[in-house]
Amino acid sequence: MRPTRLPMTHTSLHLRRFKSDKRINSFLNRVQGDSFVSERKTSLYKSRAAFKLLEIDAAHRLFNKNTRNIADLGFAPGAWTQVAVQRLEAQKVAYNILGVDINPASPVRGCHYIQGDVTKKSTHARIVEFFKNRDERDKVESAGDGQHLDFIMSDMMVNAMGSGLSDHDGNMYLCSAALLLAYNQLKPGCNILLKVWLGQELEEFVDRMKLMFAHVNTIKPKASRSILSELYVLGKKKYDMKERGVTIEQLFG
Ligand SMILES: C[S@@+](CC[C@H](N)C(=O)[O-])C[C@H]1O[C@@H](n2cnc3c(N)ncnc32)[C@H](O)[C@@H]1O
Repeated sequence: MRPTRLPMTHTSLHLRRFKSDKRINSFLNRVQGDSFVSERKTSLYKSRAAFKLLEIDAAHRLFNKNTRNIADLGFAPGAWTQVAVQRLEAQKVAYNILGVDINPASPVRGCHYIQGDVTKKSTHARIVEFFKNRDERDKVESAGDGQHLDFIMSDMMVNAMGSGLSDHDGNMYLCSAALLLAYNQLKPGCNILLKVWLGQELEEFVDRMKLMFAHVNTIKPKASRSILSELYVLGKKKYDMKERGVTIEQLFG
C-alpha cells in the first residue's frame, strides 16, 4: 500500500526539518494532541498563530479605532493579519494593513503584502513609502517627524536551517530590526507586539524597550506551546523619542 502523503500545509513544511522517523513521530504526537491545531483545522485561520494573537488581544485590546495603519512583520502565511482584519471590521474601523515577509506569500483579502527582509534598510523604506502614500490618499496627517504607523506586530522567527544563528540570537536580531522601525515610524502613544525567544540577551532587550515605551509586558499565551522558549513582549504607549531625548545610538549602540 502506498504511504499516505501529508498535504503541503505549514505543518508538513516543518516536517522537512526533521531528519529521522523517530523525531517526525514525536513531533506528530505532540501536534496531533494539540487542541489549537485541531481548532485551526476547523477554523478559517491560516495558522494556529491566530490563537496566540486572539488571546493577547482579548487581554490588551490591541485593535481599536486608533490602529488604522498596521505593519505585520513575519506575515506568512497570514493568520495574524486575518485576526487584525476580523477585529477591526467588527469595530467598523477603516484600516491599512501591510504584511511583510522574507518568503513569498499571498496577501489576505483587503490587505497588502510585500516580500522583503525586515533587517534591510530597503525594506523599511518600502514600508514607509506604503504608509506615506496611504496617509496622503486618506488625507491623514503624519505624527512628529513623519511617522505613519499606529501598530507594529512581529511574529518573525528565523529559519534555524538557514540563518546560521541560534534561535535566540536570530530572534533578537529580528526584534532589533522591528524596534528600529518602531523608533522611526511608530507614532507616539502607539504599541508594538514582538515575538521573542528566551535567552541571555532578552533582559537587556526588554530594558531597551523600556526606554521607548511607558509599559512593557511579557506574555506567554496558552496557545503558545509550553515547551517552546517563545514569549511575546508588548510595548505600550511609545514615548515621543525627541521630547524624551532618547537617541538611536542609545538604543542600538
Ligand atoms: C511564525 S511565522 C509567522 C506566522 C504569522 N504570524 C501568521 O500568523 O501566519 C514567522 C515568519 O517570519 C518570517 N521571517 C523570518 N525572518 C524574516 C525577515 N528577516 N524578514 C521578514 N520576515 C521574516 C518567516 O518567513 C515566517 O514566515
